[in-house]
Amino acid sequence: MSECMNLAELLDGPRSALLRRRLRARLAAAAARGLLSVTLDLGAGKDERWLDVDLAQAQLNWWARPTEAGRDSPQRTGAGGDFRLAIGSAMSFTSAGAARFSALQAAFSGLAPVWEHDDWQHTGFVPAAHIGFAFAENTENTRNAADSADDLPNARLLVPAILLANRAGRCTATFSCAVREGESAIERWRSALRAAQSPERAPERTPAPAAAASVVRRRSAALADRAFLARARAALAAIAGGGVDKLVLARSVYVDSSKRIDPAALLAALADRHPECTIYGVGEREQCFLGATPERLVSLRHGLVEADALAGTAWPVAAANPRAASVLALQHDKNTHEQQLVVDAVRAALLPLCAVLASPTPAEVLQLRELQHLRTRVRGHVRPGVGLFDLIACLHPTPAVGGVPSGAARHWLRSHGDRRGAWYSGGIGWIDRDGDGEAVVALRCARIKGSEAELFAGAGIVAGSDPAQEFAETEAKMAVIAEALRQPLGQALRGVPGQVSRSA
Ligand SMILES: C=C(O[C@H]1C=CC=C(C(=O)O)[C@@H]1O)C(=O)O
Repeated sequence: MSECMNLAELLDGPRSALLRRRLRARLAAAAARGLLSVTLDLGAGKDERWLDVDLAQAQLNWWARPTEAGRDSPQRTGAGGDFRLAIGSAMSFTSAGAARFSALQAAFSGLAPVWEHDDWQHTGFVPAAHIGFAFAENTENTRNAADSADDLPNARLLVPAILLANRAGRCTATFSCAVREGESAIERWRSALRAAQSPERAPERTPAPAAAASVVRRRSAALADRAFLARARAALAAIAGGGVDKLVLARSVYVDSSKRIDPAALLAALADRHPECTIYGVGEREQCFLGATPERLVSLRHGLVEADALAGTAWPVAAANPRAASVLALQHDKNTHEQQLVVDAVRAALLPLCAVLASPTPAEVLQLRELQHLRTRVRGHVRPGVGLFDLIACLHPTPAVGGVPSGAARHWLRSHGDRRGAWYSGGIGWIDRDGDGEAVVALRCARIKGSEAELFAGAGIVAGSDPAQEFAETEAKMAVIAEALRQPLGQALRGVPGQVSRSA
């Protein structure tokens, strides 16, 4: 861990001169209204997760796939994982409303042809833009094109000023700027790196001993809990009435810590505890939206599209043989029906965009640290001209986070006070300069602000659901963050999952 890089020093000395030379060489030939990215090879062998930063800052985005094999990395070093830290913005587009994804697709299509890349050391890294969007498109009460989801824009495509990556042990730094900015970008990059580097942190943050003294308490939410149970009963009535087949209900819970919560320490804990998930953190105006999700919405690579249909949840309840008990629970008709609805909707959404759509894989049990889900993968080859945002527009929201049928479910949720903070159950991902990329569903997450965390979770209601059981399921999902909060803070999170506290 002592090998971790000091971000503030990344552009001191020879690297800065090198970057200036590369910029000079490329700027002359680049389109005046274009974007230029230069990648520097930072070498192999570093155990670098890029977490030595304060993530409650504007426009810091962190992403990790701890177990990714690094399939795109031409020089594997044996180490696994894909870790990225995006700092600042070279260019960004925001949108809201029903056409938000087509607006971002158009923005990307305009940008890609004028996005120059200098990879003079042949790292193979392709510069990429960060994607994020809220669950709802906010057509109602839209104030402006970037209508916010609690400080985050409704949908955003952001080319970071600096993108630090560690893929399969090979580290690169990609610096991007608008061509018109010219060499002055170097000073801006240098200050962005200095600002991002957390002054008081030890590299690769381990829990700070002082944090062990803090106490985390859950705020009382008896009314909100009752409201969730009432909505679940109303959802069952709507399903029985025949208007909808499935509705995913969301809720949130607030916890307060006696000390400031460190988002980077929390992300480190999530990456350690959930290596099979995608761990993400989005810093924005002294807040951080973060989580560890098991669900990929869609990936597009060289024309090959893959989407997950994830649904049905089980978690250990009995002490005797908890894992066996939860697998059995997962095979209940209610769970298989709930998941089949997602498979059917994902296939139907992809069909018009694909030249070939393979049969879905058989449903498998996805075993996470505590939770289990049923997962099916749907794969196909897209038609020429279909881009990542086109796929997102057709797939989101899948019935894993919305309902079936989609339009009626969304209408029902809106009219029954469904409120989803930040980007919970929206998406987070990347699109690279070639148009390849992916988005995950932003689940198992929280918004961190100072010493406060708002934890989000939802559960799918179908015929036969038991409201109390669905409430317990949301508790089990929130435990992903609650337990990780406990780890870096080194103390018990009182009254938070594991146990189900119900007030009906
Ligand atoms: C909506 C959530 O999970 C979805 C993903 C997997 C299983 C789910 C379920 O069993 O209800 C949900 O559809 C959440 O974690 O907040």
